[in-house]
Amino acid sequence: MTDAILSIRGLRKAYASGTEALKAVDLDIRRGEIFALLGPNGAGKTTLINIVCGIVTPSGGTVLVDGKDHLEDYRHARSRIGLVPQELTTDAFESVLSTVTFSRGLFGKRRDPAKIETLLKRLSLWDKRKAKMMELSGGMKRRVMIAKALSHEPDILFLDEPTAGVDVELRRDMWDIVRKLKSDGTTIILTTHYIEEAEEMADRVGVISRGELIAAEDKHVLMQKLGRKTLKLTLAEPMAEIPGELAEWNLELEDEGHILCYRFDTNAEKTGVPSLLRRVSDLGIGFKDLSTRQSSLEDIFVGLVHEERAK
Ligand SMILES: Nc1ncnc2c1ncn2[C@@H]1O[C@H](COP(=O)(O)OP(=O)(O)OP(=O)(O)O)[C@@H](O)[C@H]1O
Repeated sequence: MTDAILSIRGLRKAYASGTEALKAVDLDIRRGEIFALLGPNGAGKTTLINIVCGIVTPSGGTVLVDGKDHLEDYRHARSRIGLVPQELTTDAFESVLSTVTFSRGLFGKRRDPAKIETLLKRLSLWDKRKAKMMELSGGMKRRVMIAKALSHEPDILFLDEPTAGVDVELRRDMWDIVRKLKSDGTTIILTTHYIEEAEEMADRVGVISRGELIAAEDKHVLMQKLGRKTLKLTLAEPMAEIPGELAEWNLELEDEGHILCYRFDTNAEKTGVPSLLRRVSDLGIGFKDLSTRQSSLEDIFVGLVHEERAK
């Protein structure tokens, strides 16, 4: 891939316990994109992030950060990458300003109060700079975690479950922040259990299941490729069972026989919709309403992971 800021090849991890958390993962992250990594619990998402961030040692494979090996040139890798871990870890008695300033120092960067001020303002934390961490709300604490991760001016930001357990309003707030970071040119890789989050934010989506990357696609392509539509006919009269003449469409009845459902592949040359409607009309079946719904990323995700498990 051209212009990959992160290039992962054959990445493997077997923990001492024998768990094979990653099995030869290949993945390229494009400069400036938001990439959402989805997967069920224990799929290997955190392991992948932790390897790239230098916290876990891989059992095999390579990671190039802007062309440089992340182990051979680990200082370069660390300076380019920021990580917001799943758990909020901050010193309760420190002020916002000093905790973020301290983080920058950890990366060997010289003090730069103006940069920290800009960062805190961008995250709407400037007014709270003197507050102690323990005085902040959960949402503010999360912002501080992001400020810490960005304090050394990395251009790749990993967010591991950025909105786990937060309410809807806070989640939207977090999405706004992430979008703002992207528009500033930061490349963002996030893991999430909220598929809505990936649907809302990501340019591309990767699905990891049992240590294998089973899909990595442009979000819209993925949704189009694997998406199905459901046609629902709200019947004038409820139906006890589906007539044999409609058997070829594999229809289902919902809502105690009031709704007739037809699932079809949007990419098929013949969707079967016109012929179904003709047959329904020939049989004198009346309907009051008709609607179609595109399958969501969630439907696709569940389908993919389910298929993989069945193998
Ligand atoms: N330090 C460790 N030692 C042994 N096994 C581990 C260790 N860390 C993770 N694992 C195992 O590796 C597998 C992948 O775990 P990982 O935390 O990467 O998954 P995940 O996709 O991030 O899950 P979650 O969504 O629950 O955070 C799991 O089976 C997990 O139990």
